[in-house]
Amino acid sequence: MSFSQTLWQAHADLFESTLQLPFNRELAAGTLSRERFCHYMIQDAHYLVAYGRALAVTAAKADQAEALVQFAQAAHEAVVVERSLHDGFMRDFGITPEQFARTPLSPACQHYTSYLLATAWSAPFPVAVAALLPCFWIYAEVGRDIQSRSAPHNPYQGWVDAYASEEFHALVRAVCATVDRLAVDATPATLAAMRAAYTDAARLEWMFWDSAYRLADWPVAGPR
Ligand SMILES: Cc1ncc(CO)c(N)n1
Repeated sequence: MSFSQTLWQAHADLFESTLQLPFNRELAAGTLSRERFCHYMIQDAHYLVAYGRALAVTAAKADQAEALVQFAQAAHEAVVVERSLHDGFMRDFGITPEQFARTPLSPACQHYTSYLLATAWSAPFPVAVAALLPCFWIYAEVGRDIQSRSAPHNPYQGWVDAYASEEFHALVRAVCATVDRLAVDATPATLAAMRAAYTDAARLEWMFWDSAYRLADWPVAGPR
């Protein structure tokens, strides 16, 4: 079995629990409240910029020209292609650019983005890539799962279709292939660090949806 497949299998329960989150069940049923979806959309738009930076830093650490292009393109995709999906939803759901700009990152969003950026800056290339893999893979699989049971006329269908798309799944397969290539030459210590990074990021994915469902904010206000 490939290294990426062993990672997926080791996290099967966590993935199942991600699918069962109220956010994802209600997203599939089309019953998720507009307020929760908007909270998520704003946080995810913040997330994508930091994620794009983490991808670009990881690109700069690549061991080969092909891998450099792979992650530089992924940074471009995250910021330009995915953000345009979010911009479209923000327009449709009446979120103004000012409202977006004045909404700070939630604790879960700040935790996840800080983790990805710190790992990209400080960890060796294989570990930085392993930390980024759940962002791709979990979204692609959640997208397909929801698409298979999505309600007709689901107001969130565009979101589901983007992540269930063949284009997005092709990106996931390419990142898995890079992880598997890097795992072949990795020391046992590096493999353990790759596994731990995958676990951290997969748990933070879970927390990101959970936080949006709870409309989580900071427990104390700072100056505005
Ligand atoms: C939190 C999060 N993880 C992954 C993706 C997929 O790029 C996303 N849009 N948001």
